[in-house]
Amino acid sequence: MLDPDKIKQDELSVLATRADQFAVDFFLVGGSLVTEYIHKEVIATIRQHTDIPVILFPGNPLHIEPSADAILLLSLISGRNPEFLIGQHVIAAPLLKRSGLEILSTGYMLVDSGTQTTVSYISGTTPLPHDKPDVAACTALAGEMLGLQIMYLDAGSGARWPVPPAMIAAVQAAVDCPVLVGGGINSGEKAYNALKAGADVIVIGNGIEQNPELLPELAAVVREFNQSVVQA
Ligand SMILES: CC(C)=CCC/C(C)=C/CC/C(C)=C/CC/C(C)=C/COP(=O)(O)OP(=O)(O)O
Ligand SMILES: O=P(O)(O)OC[C@@H](O)CO
Ligand SMILES: [Mg+2]
Repeated sequence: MLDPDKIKQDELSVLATRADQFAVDFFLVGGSLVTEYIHKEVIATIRQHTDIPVILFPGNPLHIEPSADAILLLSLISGRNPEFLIGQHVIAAPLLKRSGLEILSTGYMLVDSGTQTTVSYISGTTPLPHDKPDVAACTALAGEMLGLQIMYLDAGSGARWPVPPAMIAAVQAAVDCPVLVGGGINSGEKAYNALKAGADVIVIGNGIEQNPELLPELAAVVREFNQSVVQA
């Protein structure tokens, strides 16, 4: 995940060049609050170096950029704020229709991670309690029944604790759609734990921002995990 406010163009070029080698599947571009509106430039730089798809991860409709490949159209189903469940989407719908972006409707679930996150503050919503996997599973199930195509469990950017494995496993067991997991995954061990619990995709932001050498380490973890699944 790339935050347009945090990534410098020269660092981005290096990262985009290394991404192919380290089997990155997607770039997510976005943030809750974006102050530098440089999504277009960030996407153009990525495209100079790689064909890896770029997916928008928006905090609000100002973050829609048609040069991306797709958008996670998040509905914040862990919360009870109608603005982030459907309100912003009504505003965004005509822009999205015109943009030609592939729409990936996503049940976005914030999970308590020991500290208040930017998303929880901005959205004015309470995250799911981290020790209530059954509540997360029912939330995901309801989201899937309503037609959402992806579930995203997020402990929040820079989370102190990542999403607990028991919660990932409960959500994976409850739904048939892909499960994305992110927030606070900043080591090979945490990445492995999330994959083993049932994450289909892991999202990494701060970890690689702060230590680019985490990228090869995570690539090795993902490769080994995938091989173990194929062999089993
Ligand atoms: C309908 C459209 C196009 C947008 C609204 C989409 C919704 C409902 C968003 C849910 C609430 C929200 C503010 C989500 C932002 C998710 C996100 C991109 C998080 C990335 O982490 P940051 O919160 O930026 O972390 P930092 O504080 O570390 O920058
Ligand atoms: O920055 P990190 O902690 O990796 O989190 C990434 C993403 O899940 C945040 O929405
Ligand atoms: Mg951010």
